[in-house]
Amino acid sequence: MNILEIGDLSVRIAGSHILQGVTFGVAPHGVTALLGRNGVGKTTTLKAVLGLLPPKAELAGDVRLAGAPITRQPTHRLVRDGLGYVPEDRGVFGGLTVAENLRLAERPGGDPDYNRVYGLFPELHRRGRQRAGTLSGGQQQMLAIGRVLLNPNRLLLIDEPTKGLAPKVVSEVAAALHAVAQVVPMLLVEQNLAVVRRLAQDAVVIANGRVAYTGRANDLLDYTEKTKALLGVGKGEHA
Ligand SMILES: Nc1ncnc2c1ncn2[C@@H]1O[C@H](COP(=O)(O)OP(=O)(O)OP(=O)(O)O)[C@@H](O)[C@H]1O
Repeated sequence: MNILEIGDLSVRIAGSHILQGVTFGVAPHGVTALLGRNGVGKTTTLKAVLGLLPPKAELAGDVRLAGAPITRQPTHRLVRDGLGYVPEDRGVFGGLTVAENLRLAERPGGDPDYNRVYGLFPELHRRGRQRAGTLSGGQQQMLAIGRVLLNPNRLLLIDEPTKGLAPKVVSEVAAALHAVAQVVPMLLVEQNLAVVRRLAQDAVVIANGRVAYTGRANDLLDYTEKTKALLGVGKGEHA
């Protein structure tokens, strides 16, 4: 069974019909890439799942986490139920130290898994007393991912983790995500197709408000014409 099922999801914001019946599933293991041209509604899809759309947005459809309906559940309950979210802007608190950023994610009565976080990202341990605002983009991304991994997750929703990073850092973040994906499934919005190829076994492409492709990521990326038509790029390029 898929860990996440999105059925006929429709979102209207300020009169524009952004998602017009989006349906796809996320496998219970590994990485499912959510792809599409700029502005097609990838972030909107993640936010619709998480209950983070603006108050005036009109939402319809059925979203299920491990079979249980979650549409319109409050975000804090979804997060507590194991939906981990790493937003595109990373959301780290620049004025706080790395350790303080992590401590903020601790939950009352929870059992924060610092061993896992520091095992995956030893640099966060070494830089515990450094202000997060002085970290590099890649280090901030690792902090944002590490913070989510402190608590148990059933699924991670990660939005453009390599955006704006230098190629060497992209490779480090991709390696970290690869390690994370061994333990928790992931729905990943990612424009860098080389990263998609490295990480994702499945891909979903949104175009014109609907799902235009679901299947193996490599099948999509190997078929250059299809990749170009759906994503506006050739093989190995960035979308
Ligand atoms: N709060 C909002 N108010 C008005 N329009 C919005 C809002 N949020 C998103 N949109 C519009 O919805 C469309 C989809 O945006 P979204 O950010 O989901 O796209 P995306 O596929 O994630 O794009 P990108 O690759 O550029 O991040 C865009 O045209 C955007 O301008």
